[in-house]
Amino acid sequence: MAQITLANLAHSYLPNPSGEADFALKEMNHVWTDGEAYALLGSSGCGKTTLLNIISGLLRPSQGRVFFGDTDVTDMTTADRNIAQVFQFPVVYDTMTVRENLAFPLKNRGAPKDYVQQRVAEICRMIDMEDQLDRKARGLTADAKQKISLGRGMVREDVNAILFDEPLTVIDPHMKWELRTQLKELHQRFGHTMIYVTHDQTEALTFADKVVVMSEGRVVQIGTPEELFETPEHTFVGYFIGSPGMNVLDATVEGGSARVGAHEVPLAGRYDGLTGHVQIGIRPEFAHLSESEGLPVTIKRVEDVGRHKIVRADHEGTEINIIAAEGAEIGADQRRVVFDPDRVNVYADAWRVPPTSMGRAA
Ligand SMILES: Nc1ncnc2c1ncn2[C@@H]1O[C@H](COP(=O)(O)OP(=O)(O)OP(=O)(O)O)[C@@H](O)[C@H]1O
Repeated sequence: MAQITLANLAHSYLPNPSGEADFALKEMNHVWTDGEAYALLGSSGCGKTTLLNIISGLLRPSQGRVFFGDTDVTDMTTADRNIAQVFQFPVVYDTMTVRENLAFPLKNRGAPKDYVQQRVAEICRMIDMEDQLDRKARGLTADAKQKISLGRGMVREDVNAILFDEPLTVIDPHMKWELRTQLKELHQRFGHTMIYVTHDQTEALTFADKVVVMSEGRVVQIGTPEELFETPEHTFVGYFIGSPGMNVLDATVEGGSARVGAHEVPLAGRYDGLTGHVQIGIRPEFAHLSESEGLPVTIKRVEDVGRHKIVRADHEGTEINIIAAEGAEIGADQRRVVFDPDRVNVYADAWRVPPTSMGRAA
């Protein structure tokens, strides 16, 4: 297992890039902790696979270095990096049995027979294929073959890292949930450094200790699921994480309050000297309907989604979503929305600005 360092890393697929726009991966500097599970999350084309391929050695970066621990692996082949990989589609040997497939990475490295047996049994329990151990892989469903691929990825304990590239795409929805939970358990037991690419926020948030949110070739935040929810560092993180995502409103901010059009929105902290495009962000969970206070809104629609209601409202052309309790009555006289002051984040040019001090009177 290894700590992974990305030093001044950037990548352009063009031979002579002339500016930042030519880079599929913009310059980044990160140290990813040994033994943690990271999810690379972002929409299609944001650079997740490019970054994963640089870490695995399938792609050489046009700039910067990659270290596993203290070893510079930038010029090493994938095989020399001592990693395990699980791809979107199954990679199994059809003529081998399930057992032989799972044992293959261990036998290949000359592991003792007893150890191979014990480890294969353990992995087989995890992927729930104990009753199919002696079946040939040929003829198994795509689902079952992908479970073998996952098992093979997990079978070696001595790898530097395990890399997963959207590994649950072909797995049926019920099994997806189960495998995700098992992967997390295995991570907790064995402590491998894991990197998991996905565009599915539920997958990322349930699997990872740290989620690496990417947008347009940039890492916009690395944080625990709680951090991404409570303090999105970029408005993209606010929109992308959450269902529905964070409300974002243009504002002017001075001292302890924001103005949205002609209306005042109280803030918990003070902000001084903001420049650029200033906005406030508030999650729908921390917005409440009111009869008398807050921003005037028109309610467009109320969606009952089981555990709660989503109120879709409009404030002067900007959509504001509000999460209300399951049993809440949404009355015709509730024409205003109030935000919890200590849950309002302030942004300048899309990046979060921390308050200069807390408390409005400071
Ligand atoms: N081999 C390539 N040659 C040229 N451009 C590429 C190549 N591979 C990817 N790109 C471009 O680099 C950018 C990042 O792509 P990448 O595949 O890394 O994104 P992604 O987040 O993994 O997307 P997806 O989820 O769709 O796989 C995109 O604009 C893509 O078109």
